[in-house]
Amino acid sequence: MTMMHEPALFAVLDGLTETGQLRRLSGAFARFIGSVGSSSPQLMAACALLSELEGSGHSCLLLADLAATPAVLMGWTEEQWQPLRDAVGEWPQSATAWRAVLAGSGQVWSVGDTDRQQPLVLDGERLYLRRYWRDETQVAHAVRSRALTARAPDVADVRRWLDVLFDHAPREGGADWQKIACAVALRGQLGIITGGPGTGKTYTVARLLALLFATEGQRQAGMRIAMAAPTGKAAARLKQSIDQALDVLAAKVGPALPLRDLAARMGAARTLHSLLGARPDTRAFQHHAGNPLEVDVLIVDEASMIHLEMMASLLAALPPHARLILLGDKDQLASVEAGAVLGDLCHRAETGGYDDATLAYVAAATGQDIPAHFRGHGGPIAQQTVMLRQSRRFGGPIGALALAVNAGDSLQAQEVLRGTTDGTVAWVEPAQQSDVVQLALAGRPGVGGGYQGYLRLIRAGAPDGAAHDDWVASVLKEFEAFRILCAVREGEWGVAGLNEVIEHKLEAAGLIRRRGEWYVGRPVMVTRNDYGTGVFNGDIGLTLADPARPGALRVYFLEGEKVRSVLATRLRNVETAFAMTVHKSQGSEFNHTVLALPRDGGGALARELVYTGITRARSYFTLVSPSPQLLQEAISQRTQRASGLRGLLDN
Ligand SMILES: Nc1ncnc2c1ncn2[C@@H]1O[C@H](COP(=O)(O)OP(=O)(O)OP(=O)(O)O)[C@@H](O)[C@H]1O
Repeated sequence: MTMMHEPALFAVLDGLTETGQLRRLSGAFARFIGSVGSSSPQLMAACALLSELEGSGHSCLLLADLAATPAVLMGWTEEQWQPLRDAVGEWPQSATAWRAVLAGSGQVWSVGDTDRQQPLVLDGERLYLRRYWRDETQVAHAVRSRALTARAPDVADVRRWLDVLFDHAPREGGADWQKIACAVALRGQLGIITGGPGTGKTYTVARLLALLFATEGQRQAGMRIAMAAPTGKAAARLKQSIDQALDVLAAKVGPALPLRDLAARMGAARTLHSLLGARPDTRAFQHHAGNPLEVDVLIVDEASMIHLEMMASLLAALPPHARLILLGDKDQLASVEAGAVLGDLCHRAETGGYDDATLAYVAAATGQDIPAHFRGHGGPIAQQTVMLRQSRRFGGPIGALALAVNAGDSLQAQEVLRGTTDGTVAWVEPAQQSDVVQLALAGRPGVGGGYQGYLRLIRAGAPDGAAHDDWVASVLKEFEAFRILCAVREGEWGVAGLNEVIEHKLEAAGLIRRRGEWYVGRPVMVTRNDYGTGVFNGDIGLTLADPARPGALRVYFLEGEKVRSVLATRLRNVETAFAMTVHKSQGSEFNHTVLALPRDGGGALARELVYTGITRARSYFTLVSPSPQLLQEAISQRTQRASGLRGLLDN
């Protein structure tokens, strides 16, 4: 049925696509929904906006926002908003009114009514694409039932072992949260350990593994432990840190606990894609509820990067008896894809919300009293979540800056940036693009960095007698010491613009010699999983001459301490990586990190982005911004992702 308003509405949607306010997909989706049933202008507008929001990470559209502040919801000005408003005609003024309009459409399933597999789902006052609704509901159900499945460890045994494993652990804020995290994770099928960089998440989980092994694993011959992370780099780091921590523990605990047996049981850490058995050209994995993973304990690091669909797949593939331990920093940027699962799971982590049963168990199992202000009724997930609060590695100005940004205190952040005299942090403002390029070339005076170091190593070649792989590993490590991070992809402050200028300047300085797209020294980031060559989205490699084939180029990747290479011409989905997005930098750290804030961030600038950028810096951090106000604006902006997960978890 075609109605009078349609041409006007479509013309407006087309116009919004042309100005870049809407993706082409969003307009097309609205048309599609209109073509399969009634096409009220309200429904079609809601569809276009829902699709747009899902493209920017939201899992649903909140009807209350749609009714009251639609322009704010979309990040548009009132002027940008008005044409759509006019084309729709009557705009429902409350969530209830929107619900009534949408529930009356044949394309929308209202949860509770007969399900006819409609493409859209209305759950309370949230509108979803069916896929996201299904994922969100499954995640909520799976984590709740895991959190509610209590095991009954022998508390005396737990306490005895915790005292062995954490002999000199300091008490943080009145409680030793690391010990508490171990005890809490041990009593359920789910344990969530969150905390900023260096708060000891890996240190704690290594002790948790030892505790599991001590209290259960020795009886349960062949306890199968798997480790995974969203990216290959994060997985390799996790494995390395846990191996090291277990080594130290083994020496400490001695024959009382054969921890070397435990270490031997754990294979390599894998990416989530590889753990679940990703298959080319399909979103489905080899492992799912019908063919679950063969694990008893699964540890997943960098969980903030896991998007909703991946979390749903992971939970589905985990056998019911297995324990899931999630590690991550809840304050980091969420995944590019829809969902902010770790943030949602940890939304009570700051305040605790521990109930009487948890308090009693923690007291018995650790000998610790959780301070009174962490008591409450946070629901089942909160009982299995512990936030580590004291950073052991991340003190000094970088830590202070991260803390100020996280707390939304832009005055304090500016004070740290301007008042630090030891060079660990610096602020270049008002800056031009050339300032970023200068940093790329030569780093910061007195601090170093820049890309000359690894390029010089390449030029010098492998020292006589050195193994080629060792030399390549040293070049890759030198490259990993410095990075430029951007908030956006496009424009002069974006990844694309900066990479181009940096390449040009490095060539002008005689540091690289370009021969078309590929050249010796070109750093690349893989942008799509490629099962043929075994490289995955986010992997970073360096292009070097192939020692076996004169004239040929290979791209080398570091996996833990091992070097792997692929012929450059076989890599199709890669981009130059002198500059990369903050998003893609998650799970990595660089000795000197430069964060370039764009003049026009188009909504990308937010507190989580700045925090994530700062916490990528190990020793030195440089902020570059065209104006000082940008920092303040970014810090005051929070990334709020609409989702129903928090509500589902609390119910
Ligand atoms: N209770 C503790 N006592 C002594 N050292 C500790 C303790 N907790 C952590 N550390 C040390 O602090 C450093 C940081 O710990 P760890 O790597 O576990 O932190 P993390 O939270 O996993 O960091 P990231 O987010 O960077 O992965 C390590 O060197 C670790 O050995």
